[in-house]
Amino acid sequence: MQILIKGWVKPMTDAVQYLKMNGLGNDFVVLDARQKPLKLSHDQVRWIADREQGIGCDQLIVLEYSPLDGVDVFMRIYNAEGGEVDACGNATRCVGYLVAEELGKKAVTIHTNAGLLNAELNGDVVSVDMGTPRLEWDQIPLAEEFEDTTGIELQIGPIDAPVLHTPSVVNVGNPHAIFWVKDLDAHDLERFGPMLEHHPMFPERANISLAQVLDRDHIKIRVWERGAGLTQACGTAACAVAVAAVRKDLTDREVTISLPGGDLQLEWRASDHHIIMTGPYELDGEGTLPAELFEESAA
Ligand SMILES: N[C@@H](CCC[C@H](N)C(=O)O)C(=O)O
Repeated sequence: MQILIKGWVKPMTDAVQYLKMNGLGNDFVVLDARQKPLKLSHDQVRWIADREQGIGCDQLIVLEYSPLDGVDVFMRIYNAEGGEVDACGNATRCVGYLVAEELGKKAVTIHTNAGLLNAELNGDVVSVDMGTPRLEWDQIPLAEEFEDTTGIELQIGPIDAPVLHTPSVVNVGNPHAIFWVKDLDAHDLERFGPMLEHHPMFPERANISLAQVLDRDHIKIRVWERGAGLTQACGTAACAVAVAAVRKDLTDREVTISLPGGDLQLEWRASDHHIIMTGPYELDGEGTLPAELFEESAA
């Protein structure tokens, strides 16, 4: 593997090296499989993501070559629980930085399972065009038909009722349900997050956000991520919340989304309905995965 970031040039060896990165505390192990393909099992991903036995991360990111002309990289995303997913906003900013630095470009195109995303490096921040949201019930997807996805009826039983109700649902490459609350800290997201993530209304499960509107240009959120649990930040959740807030006329199109790990700037552009997410990236360190992880019995 060879990582050609300035100051991070590595010789080609058989050892699998990684970078550790984060976007507002949502952390990633990044592997470069462009020189040597890497196929990872659920168990290997889970081991790498495990904070006690492994390296520890919310998502594992694998860089590959994209088969498409003019595209700079393919980004494969795994949740800590081992499953592959299609979108990750914070990782897109981190990978945008890595690849822009590597290629000496300001703007790069990242191929993901959710589509092609353009990322632009501007000093300490990266802006990503996250594309257009999918808002129809079967695009979220939901188990039942709803005409209006700005607020759906959801039977949630006794877990925190009647305070939590009628979430907005949005798909930005992955499914999100947003519960609007008056006080973010009055809810035990760690307790009911897993139940809502697995609610039968969400056949592909869902990322669950609590959102408190502070002003027409400011929302505070906390997120229970599908397949990863509570995180310091979730970029796609911020995108979904920004879209849902505009649809409910709670905010304007440009909004600051505050997460436990820090702030993201979001714009749901009026001209083409694309979502533009801007925020920081951080390179935390590097390491080598243990060879035993790739021995036959461990795979
Ligand atoms: N942390 C990410 C989202 C990662 C995927 C998500 N947990 C899912 O299962 O859809 C982000 O920054 O968007």
